[in-house]
Amino acid sequence: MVEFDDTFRRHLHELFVWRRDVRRFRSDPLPEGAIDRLIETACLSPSVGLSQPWRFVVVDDAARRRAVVEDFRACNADALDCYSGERAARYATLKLSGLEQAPGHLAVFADKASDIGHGLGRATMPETTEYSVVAAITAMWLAARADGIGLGWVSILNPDRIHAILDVPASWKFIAYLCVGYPEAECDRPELEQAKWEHRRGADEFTLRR
Ligand SMILES: Cc1cc2c(cc1C)N(C[C@H](O)[C@H](O)[C@H](O)COP(=O)(O)O)c1[nH]c(=O)[nH]c(=O)c1N2
Repeated sequence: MVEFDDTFRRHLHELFVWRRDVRRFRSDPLPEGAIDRLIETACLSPSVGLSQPWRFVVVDDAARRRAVVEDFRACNADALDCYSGERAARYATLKLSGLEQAPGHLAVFADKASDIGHGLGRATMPETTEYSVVAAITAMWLAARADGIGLGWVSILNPDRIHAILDVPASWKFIAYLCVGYPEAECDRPELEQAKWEHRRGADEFTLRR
């Protein structure tokens, strides 16, 4: 039996407050095994029917990493074209990935064909496979912050292209591309808030009572 005391709860709350999406990384490498340990923690996450549908690809190959950076640049240029005026000008100033600086690249997929879990919980909601993978990424994000490691989620990518670059099985659905490394700075506010793109709103705005 494990009990969590008030001190732990306070620290846990601080972990939620100080977890950040990190786009600016220091160049020093991660300790040996750091990404593997984060993956092990992620595997403790809840998953529909205990299906553990997460699939991780540690991307070390320089040519593949370069191809991902090129895909990001193309997708980000397309994204910029969707805005106009002042919004476009502001979008152009945002730093939306740390792909070129991060020592670690980690792609995360959901295996849509796995039999693990025997389909429990997925019959009416097959998308629970992807939800399970996102739950694992969130756990990894927090565990990384507790280790002083920053994690940045990059979704400004073409999933088909990432699939081809990483040469993974057809049944794997692309969920996330994560940059991993030591952050240049710590902050308790989202970078998009600091850049005046958007601000964090309180729970009241998102809660209905019936
Ligand atoms: C599914 C998904 C996808 C993305 C993100 C997050 C999530 C959950 N975020 C990070 C996002 O901008 C960030 O979480 C919010 O701005 C809030 O900041 P903190 O995470 O609290 O620092 C993100 N950030 C970024 O710079 N480039 C990106 O492509 C993405 N994509």
